[in-house]
This record gives sequence, C-alpha cells and structure tokens, in this order.
Amino acid sequence: MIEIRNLTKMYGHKRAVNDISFDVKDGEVLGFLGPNGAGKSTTMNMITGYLSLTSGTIKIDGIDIMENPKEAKKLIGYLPELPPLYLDMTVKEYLNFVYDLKGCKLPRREHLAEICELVKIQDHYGRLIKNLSKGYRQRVGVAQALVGNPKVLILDEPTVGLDPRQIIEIRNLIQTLGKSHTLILSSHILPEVQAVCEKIIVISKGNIVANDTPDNLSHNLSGSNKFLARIGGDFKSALPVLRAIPHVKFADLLGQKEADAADFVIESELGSDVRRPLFEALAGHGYYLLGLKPMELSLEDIFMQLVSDSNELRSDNAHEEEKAV
Ligand SMILES: Nc1ncnc2c1ncn2[C@@H]1O[C@H](COP(=O)(O)OP(=O)(O)OP(=O)(O)O)[C@@H](O)[C@H]1O
Repeated sequence: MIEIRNLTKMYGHKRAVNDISFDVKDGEVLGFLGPNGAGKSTTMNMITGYLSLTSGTIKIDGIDIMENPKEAKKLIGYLPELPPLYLDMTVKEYLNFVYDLKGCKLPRREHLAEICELVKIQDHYGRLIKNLSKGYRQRVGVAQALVGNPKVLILDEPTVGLDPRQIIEIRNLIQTLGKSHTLILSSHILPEVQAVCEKIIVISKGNIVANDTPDNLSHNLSGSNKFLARIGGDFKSALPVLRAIPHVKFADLLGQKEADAADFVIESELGSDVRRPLFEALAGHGYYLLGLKPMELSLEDIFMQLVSDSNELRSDNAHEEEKAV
C-alpha cells in the first residue's frame, strides 16, 4: 500500500532523512519509532505530501505522491503532531469544514455521524473545540483524519500530552482503526508501539536501524534464547544437569524463591529449542520443572542498543571521512 524508495530530505546542509526505503502492506499497522530529532515527523510529512522530497519516491497504492499529489493525498488521513484544530468552531462546524476542504463526496450527514460514533465524540458534536479536554480534542483530530474514508492513516505522536486514562482510550481507538486501515503510528513511546503494531521500523539520525516484528526484534537481538526456570526438589545439585543438556550454553542459579525450589537462568544457542530436553533431563534426575518463561530483551533494551549502535557506526564513519579528508 505504501512504497518508499531511497527517500532523502535535506534542510540546507542538514540531512534529516538519509536514503531510507520501506514498504507498508495493505492493512498493516506499522510503528515508526525513534528518539527526538530522528526524522520521524519529516518522513511523515513527506509521505503525506506536506513536505517536498529532496530525492527518492513515495507511492501510495501505486500513486506517486510527487507526480499525482491530489490523488495520492485522497488515500491518506493524517493526524499531525499538532492537530490542525480551529478552537472557536464546534466539532460539527469543524468536521463539516474539513468535509468541504477535502471535497468529500460521501453522504455528508451519515458519513460524519459514522466517524463521530467510531471515535466516540457524538455527545460533544455541538460543543466548541476549545471547551473540550485534550483527550477529546485528540479524538476530533482523529475524526478529521477519517473524513473521506482514506485507506491509509498516519498518526504522528497521537498520545503526547495526554493523561494516562486518555492515553489508554486513544490507544484503544488506534487498535480499532488498525483493523480497517493501513496505519503508520509514529511514536517515541515503546509500550505504545508494542501494544498496537505488527511491525516496527526504528529510525535514528535519519537512518533505518531496524525493520522487523516486535517479537523478532527482541529475539534476534538477544542473540540467544534465554529462559527463567523454577526448579523444585533438591535443586542444589541441579546445575550440572542443566549444563549437560545439549545446546545449553549457559546456566546459573538466580536465587531461592520458595522453600524447596529455586530460579535458574538458562541460555541456549540461537535456533535450538531446549525446552523438551530440559524437561526430560530434570524429570530423569528427580527434579520438578515448576515454571519456565522466556527472558527476552525488552523493546526498551533493544531500542537503546539500536540507537547507540547507530551512533557508534556514525562516529566510525565520521572518523573514516575525517581520515579521507
Ligand atoms: N524546518 C526545518 N529546518 C531545519 N531543520 C529541521 C527542520 N525540521 C526538522 N529539522 C531537523 O531535522 C531533524 C529531524 O527532525 P524531525 O522533526 O523529523 O524529527 P522527529 O523524529 O520527528 O523528532 P520529534 O520527535 O522531536 O518531533 C532534526 O535534527 C530537526 O532539528
């Protein structure tokens, strides 16, 4: 649905987005993640046609945003970081205004009523936007993005500045919208992306440093399979048993959590599944496997690792460039 090739944006001499390429499939919910200043908003603004490209191409459903901006923009609903609301309008006036602005051809009353029901603002339809809470204003921002029934929704930091309850409500709304749209969610809040996205792209200093599912990111970067096992019985001599299991590369005692049980960390080689041999070995030696859970890296850990790796890479390149000069 979205095809991005070799996209670059320069602000004068500053390279804000550096030769990035990625696809978003029809119906996919993509998290676009990165620290402040990474180039997220710049990328979103280029995809939505608000900002010109320095080089590269962006196609929405096969339509080139630069060659045919009007047709491409019809396919996109955009909620920028600062929603373009007119505070002195009522919700009704504002959504009708957006409807006219977009040249929407759908039956006006039914279409707007449907949107208000979906984002749950029907009870505030006649109220001035300036009198609404931040959470409700954000819903109005989402509503304007939905006018015209676009196939693609792009939401830039939709929960920034909201209180915890409002954040949960907007996240639930994003989840609902993700079922019927191709959606890009830009954020620097990891749990948010993890909660709603099937795929994650991490951008740092204008470069893509990861493009994968949340599970794969966590799995691949940890470089091994780590488990936390609670073992019952005479656990004091369990370590040699664990270490003798084929493909276990590390095992150690973490601590005693129950009267006759202890927790062990077990790390196996990547690509091997030691859960069954583990069970058999323990049972064979008279131990009880009381619990087994994966200890994958959190997205938080991964994010820090990716962003710092990309910084190291950049400073290496900078040294190389200095040497070349
Ligand atoms: N109009 C502009 N002129 C010059 N530099 C800009 C302009 N807009 C953004 N930048 C710079 O480009 C880089 C990318 O900015 P961008 O706003 O896309 O990042 P971001 O990932 O969206 O960050 P944030 O989460 O803080 O909004 C930053 O270094 C920023 O300072």
